Amino acid sequence: MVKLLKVHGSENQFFILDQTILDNKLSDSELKNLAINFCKNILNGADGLLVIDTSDDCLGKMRVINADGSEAKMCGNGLRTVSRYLSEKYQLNEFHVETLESNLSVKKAPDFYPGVPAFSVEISPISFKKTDLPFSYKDLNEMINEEIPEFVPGERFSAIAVPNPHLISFVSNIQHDILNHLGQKLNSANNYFPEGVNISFAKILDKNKLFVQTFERGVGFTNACGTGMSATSLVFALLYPDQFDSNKDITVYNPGGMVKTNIELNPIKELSKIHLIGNATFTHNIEVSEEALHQNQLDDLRIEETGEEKDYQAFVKSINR
Ligand SMILES: N[C@H](CCC[C@H](N)C(=O)O)C(=O)O
Repeated sequence: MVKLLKVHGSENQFFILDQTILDNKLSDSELKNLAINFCKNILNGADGLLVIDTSDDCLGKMRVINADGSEAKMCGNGLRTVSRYLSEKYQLNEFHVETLESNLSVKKAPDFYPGVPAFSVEISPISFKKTDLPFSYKDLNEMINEEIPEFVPGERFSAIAVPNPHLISFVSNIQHDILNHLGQKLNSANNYFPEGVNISFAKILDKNKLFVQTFERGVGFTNACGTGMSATSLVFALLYPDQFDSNKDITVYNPGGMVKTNIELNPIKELSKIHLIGNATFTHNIEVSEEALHQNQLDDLRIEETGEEKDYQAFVKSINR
């Protein structure tokens, strides 16, 4: 039998599959089909499948498969849960995790609340270049606080890759219908973002205090998007210096709860440092035969709750959003 986990970071929910405990690793197409099946049909679904594998240089490797089966370069909320999994598996609290574009430093952070373990993860690399998003809009090589009427008349947008693609707009009110319409439009074929884009609308609540709602590529609305909140925090620090205290973390509220980000600006903006700090909650232990995984047969799972969700919900009650 194979053990999997259902986990979340700020209620951005995932299944974790550790390929290194299998007799025969799943192929890319098996992983894609399994991600679609798990995320649609098991335990009220999830936003993606996080696949752990061996790494030559790091304690482990993380791959990210969205609910629609598309693969992403990075997942901030997911990396916190993968870091906890590896930390407990190897009894280490500080190490690196290999992701598609870089080896990221991660470390255990103080619990966010009794029973709510937390991790701090590096979000990197950072690029604003159109070739790295990718995007194409008129003759822009970078899109930073630009008015783009074709997206939403009267709003300004910034595009940043961390390294998955993000489009960010600071708005006075987050209107879900507008965000949904833009999300569908920019993730459809032949448009401004050929590989799609995660879109975040952000409200500035106070100095170093944001609320972020993201429409995720390959998923749709999620309770939180770690790379989205991280990218938004960097753009916030760049665009609103009078509202950003560089000596303190930024508190980022989201529909699933709250995380912290730490931004270290650099005169060369791509060399700025982003750390995402937040919960890594394991909600369910799942057991299934390896054969069933290869066959994508998920109708005979042994599932038990870990009991951690009640602690996370107590944490959510304790934060005044
Ligand atoms: N949907 C994203 C991947 C998951 C990112 C998000 N869940 C996070 O926590 O960063 C993309 O296609 O780039």
